[in-house]
Formats: sequence, structure tokens, C-alpha cells
Amino acid sequence: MRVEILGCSGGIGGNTMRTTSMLIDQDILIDAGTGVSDLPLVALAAIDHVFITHSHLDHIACLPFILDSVGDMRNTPLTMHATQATQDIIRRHIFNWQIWPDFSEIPSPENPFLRFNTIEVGKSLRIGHRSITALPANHTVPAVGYQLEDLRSHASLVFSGDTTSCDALWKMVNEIPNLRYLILEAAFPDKLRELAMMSKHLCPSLLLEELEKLQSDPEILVTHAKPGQSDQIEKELRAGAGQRRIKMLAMESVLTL
Ligand SMILES: Nc1ncnc2c1ncn2[C@@H]1O[C@@H]2COP(=O)(O)O[C@H]2[C@H]1O
Repeated sequence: MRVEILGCSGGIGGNTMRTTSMLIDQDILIDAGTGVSDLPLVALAAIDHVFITHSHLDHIACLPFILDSVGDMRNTPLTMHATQATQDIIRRHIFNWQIWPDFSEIPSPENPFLRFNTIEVGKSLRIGHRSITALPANHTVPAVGYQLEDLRSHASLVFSGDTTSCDALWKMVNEIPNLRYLILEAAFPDKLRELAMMSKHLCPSLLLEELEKLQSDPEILVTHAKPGQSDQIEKELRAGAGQRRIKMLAMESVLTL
């Protein structure tokens, strides 16, 4: 399984900051933030599945554009996978004919560009040799993370999505054998710890407290730094990392499972 980081910033600004999205092989996206907009048309048309962590704009911004840009280049609907709560929000507030047309009825309800699939925390979906499982998260809106497992190598990657402290997440993460990569968020530096808590994110000190609950030793990659905050977050994480292998996740990097 190939995991390409299309965007991993908590905001926008210039060529180096794109919001959250990961491309799994050619056909699966995890979130559809602004990082998706760098993909050429032919790559956009190859996306069959989009797994959404939560409804915030920085994670879904490009989904409406994908459908309008390449819907007619495809023979089958693109499937948006999300929990019922997240699906309801996105249908009510995005695909409502006011913000964007409802592509689950276009060009016809019988043969649309978009279809919805409801996922549940703890349940796995198998797509070819990839297994995708929703994990618990704790954010200001209904949210999940994902475990991606390559069923050939049995290696796993966990992406927490946007979450503050979440014991239920660690309970499930600690049951995963062969966890190779753990992508966690730290949106703010420690001086903004109050804002991190209010907006249900992590900062380095909170992230390091969370890592005390982790019982395995994956490579830890940190995502979602707000614009201009990445260097300070990295400095604070380095200072407290101890034996943990922690580094900042980089846009355009490729992880292999
Ligand atoms: N009181 C607040 N609650 C939630 N988000 C806030 C607040 N104040 C500012 N924000 C910002 O709004 C952003 C919405 O997306 P994020 O959750 O990524 O990060 C959030 C913060 O950067």
C-alpha cells in the first residue's frame, strides 16, 4: 500500500501549505482537503473512495470540486465513506443545492456521480488488499480516525484525524499488531495550549501526554500544524520526545505499508 501525503497543514498559505488529504494507491482518499487540488485530472478521475474523518472544511474542501471536475470522466459513482453523523452534516450543509449541487442525484438519481456509505467506529471495510477501520476521535464535531492495513504485509498505519485527548482511540490503537506509522495531530504550539483544548486539538505537551498511553513503538508523524507554527511545534516535540521516534509529517512524502 502506498500512502502519499497530499496535504498535512492546518491551513493554507503559498505552495507548501495544503490542508489534510492522503492518497492511498491511486483510488482511495483519506479526507479531501486542499492538497487534492494539485492532482491532475486523470488522477482525480481515478479516485473511487473518499473516507472522511469529519466535516470541517479543511478536510472536505475539494470533495465537491472532484465531483464537478471529473464526475463525467467516470463510469461509476465515487463513494464518500463517513459516519452517519458526519454524512448528515455534509449532506445538509454542502450538497444542499445552495452551497453545491447534490451530486448524489446528478446526472440522475439512478446513476449519480456520488454515493454515500455509512461507516461505524470499529468496523472494517476491505477494498482489494486494503482494510480501512474507523477509530474513535474527540473533536468539536463528530470525528473519527482511521487504521489502514495492508492485508498482504499486515502492516498498519493509524491516522488520528483531528482529535484532542481520546482514551478510546488508544484502547483500539494498542490492540493493533504491526503498527508501522502513527500520524497524530498537533495544531498549536504550547503557548496556545488553551486554544488547543478549546478547539479540541493537541499541542506538543498534550500530544506527549497522549503518547504515554501508547504501548507500541511506531514511527510517529505529526500533522496539522497551523500556518507559521510548524517550527515551534517541532522544537517543543523534539525537546520532550525522549526515546520516541517523532518527526513532522511532510507534504508530498510517501509512506509504504
Ligand atoms: N473557540 C474556537 N473553537 C474552535 N476553533 C477555533 C476557535 N477559535 C479559533 N478556532 C480555529 O478554527 C479552526 C477550525 O478548524 P480546526 O479545528 O482545524 O482549527 C480551528 C482553530 O484554528
